[in-house]
Formats: sequence, structure tokens, C-alpha cells
Amino acid sequence: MSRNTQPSALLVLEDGRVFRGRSYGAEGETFGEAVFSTGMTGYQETLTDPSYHRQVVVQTAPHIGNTGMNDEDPESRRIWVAGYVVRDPARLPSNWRSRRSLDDALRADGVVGISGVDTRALTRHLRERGAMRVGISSTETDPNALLERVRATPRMEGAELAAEVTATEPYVVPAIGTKRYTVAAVDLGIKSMTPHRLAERGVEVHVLPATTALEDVLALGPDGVFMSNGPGDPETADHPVEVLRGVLARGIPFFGICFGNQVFGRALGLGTYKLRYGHRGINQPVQDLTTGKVEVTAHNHGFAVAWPTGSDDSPDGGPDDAADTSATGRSRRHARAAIETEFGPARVTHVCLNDDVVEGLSLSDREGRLRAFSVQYHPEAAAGPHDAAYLFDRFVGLMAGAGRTDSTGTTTHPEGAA
Ligand SMILES: NC(=O)CC[C@H](N)C(=O)O
Repeated sequence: MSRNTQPSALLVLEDGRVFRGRSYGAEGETFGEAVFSTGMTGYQETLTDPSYHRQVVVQTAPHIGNTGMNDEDPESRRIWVAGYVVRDPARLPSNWRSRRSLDDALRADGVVGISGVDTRALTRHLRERGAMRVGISSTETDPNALLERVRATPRMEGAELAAEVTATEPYVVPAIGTKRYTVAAVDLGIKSMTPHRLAERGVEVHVLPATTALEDVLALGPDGVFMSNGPGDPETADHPVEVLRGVLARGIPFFGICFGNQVFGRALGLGTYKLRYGHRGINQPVQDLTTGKVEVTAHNHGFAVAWPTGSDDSPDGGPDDAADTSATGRSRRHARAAIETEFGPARVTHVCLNDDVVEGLSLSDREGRLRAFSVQYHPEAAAGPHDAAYLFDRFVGLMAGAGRTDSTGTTTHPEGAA
């Protein structure tokens, strides 16, 4: 069916702004947090990333759906976005891997979307006013009636969503080639490329439900523990934080991505806060403060870890503080990048060069050897640039240095090393 024959649809933001367009994907009504993603490619990976659960994604790239949907690129078993907003959808997909149109895929998963929207105007609105609740409907014609329902939906702040996306049962992603290490990966909304990147490096990955108890993580005798990306407010992640604190107290190597970075921050005693409109796209510049190197990276986050508070007059490391990108603001923050925690010395290792948001953390032992680290962005690069792939090697290196050498288990972790 050509889009011109699609029924009309309505998009209403919680502050009352209205956009009109045509129904795209499933017909009906949906609600969520309106966020925009600037990726020019990778819509299939975006749509199937569980971190987008309960979010309505606005694509700033005007043409969406051109390469259809294939069987190779999904990051999970379904499309997770709560709704989809595009400007000019492809009428006919064209790609050798394409199996179905994006429109059909959205419909098959019951995902309500809208096309023909001025996504530039909508994005500028979200940049100015911040991410906010939104409704899309192909059944409602009265914007005020839809607005009322938008305002009755829950906000992203305080939302505990990992349980809604995590695996219900543990499963194993086998190592590719010779097995060298075992990793326990806590699934807070994991993307399938992440265990794959580890498997490529000889890691057998045991993906565990978000509710897994510390004893069950330890029972696997893992060489390392991983915590994944995922939806919702990191302030609600008390259980993963407790599990991670147990892992860190035992000196087991740890690597975290995105939500995993926020959980790590909390385990180290740092706070988290909501960004005004977040980082979503595949060309965000991040600087490694330890080497000075800049990498171009894939992002999808609406919350961030607060800068450690120092003895200066800075309020809380939260939004106002991070927004001060003057040279003074930067040097004040960087001066307190290093902190002392109950597990040892930790530091902010990475920052986003657009707005100075914390993008990575590390924990060392007293001799300065790395023990655990995390990044707020997406080194698995699905989609996105591969600049940050070295982080998977770093995790493997960490496990190699921590005691156990390989699956023959000739040496073991120093128990309780801290
Ligand atoms: N991709 C993620 O892991 C996102 C983490 C968290 N839900 C955020 O929005 O910041």
C-alpha cells in the first residue's frame, strides 16, 4: 500500500505541540518518551535494541527503510521501540539482504509509527525543551484528548524496565574457536552483538537474567563479569548494583556498557542523573582522558553518571555542572576525575566532547593495575564505527592478567583481592 493511502495520524507532545502525518507501521495508538537518534544508518539495530523499550524514536535522517529489514542485523528477538517517527519512508526497500519492508516489520511487531513528520522541527523542539512524553495515534483525531492521555502516562525517570526485557532463562553463547575464558553477562537489555564480540575473542558467554543472585553469578566461576546496556532509570537498578559490589569486593574483572556503566558508577558511590535530551547516534566524539585519544562512537543514553563532587564549589556534578563546558568548568571537573572508593582508586576515564558528560569509568588496585572498567557508549558498534573495539580486547587482557589463564584452570583468582 502506498503511503498516500495510509490513514492520517497525530503526534502530540506532553507540552501540547502537535504534528500531523500518516500512519506508518501498525495502526492504533502508542505512548512513550520522545527521543531522537541522529544515525544515518542502522535503523534495524536501533529498532531492535532493548534499551529503546518505552521510547518513541524520532529519526533525524529523512529517508528511512531504504534497505528493508534483514535476518542478520537484529539485536534482539523483536522491535522494542514504543513508537517510530520518520519523515519520508522508502516505498520499496532495495538491498540484497532485505527480507521484508520496514513498514511490514513494524506492523508484524505491532509497533505504531507516523510518517510525513517534519522531523527536523520535532528534533529542534526536543533539543530545546528536552526529552518528553509523547503519543501517536491513527485512531484519535482530537489533539486535546490525546494530550490528556499522554500526560497520564509514566515518565522515564524512576522507570524500572530491565525485568521487562531481560532473558527469562540463562543461555550460553559459545566461544568462537578455542575457548579461553568464561564470562557471566548480566542481561539488563543486552544487544546480541555484545556476546558475539566477546565470543570472537574466545570467550564463552553465560547470559544471565537481570534478577540473578550474586551466588549464582559466582557459581559459574567466571573469569570476568559483564553488565549490559538496557532501558530505564539507573537509579532503580539496586539489585544489579548489589551484585556488582559483590563482584568488585572479590576482585573479579568487570566490564560494563551503557546501563552497565551507570550500575558501575553507582557501585562506586557516584550518582546518576537525567540528561536533557540524551545522546543517540553513531558519531559522538569521546575522549579517553588517560591517553588523550579521541574516538567516534555509537551512543544511546538518556541518563549519565554524575561527575565526582570535589572540595570546590561545584554543586553536584549533575546537569548544570556538566553543561558548563567553559575551560574553567572542564578543568574543574577533570581535576576531580580521580576518586577514592571502598574498592580502591577509581576515575572518570572518558568524556563526551560535545557536552563533557561522563562516558567511562575505571577501578584500579593500589598498585595502579586496572581491575574493572566501563563505558557509557557502544563499543559493540551495532550500528556504528569500530573505534572502540579495543575495549573488548582490554577486557580479555584484564582476565588474562587476573589469574586464570585458560580453560585448563591452572591458576585461580586471588580470593577477595582488593
Ligand atoms: N543504552 C543504554 O544502556 C541506556 C541506559 C539508560 N537506560 C539510559 O537511557 O541512559
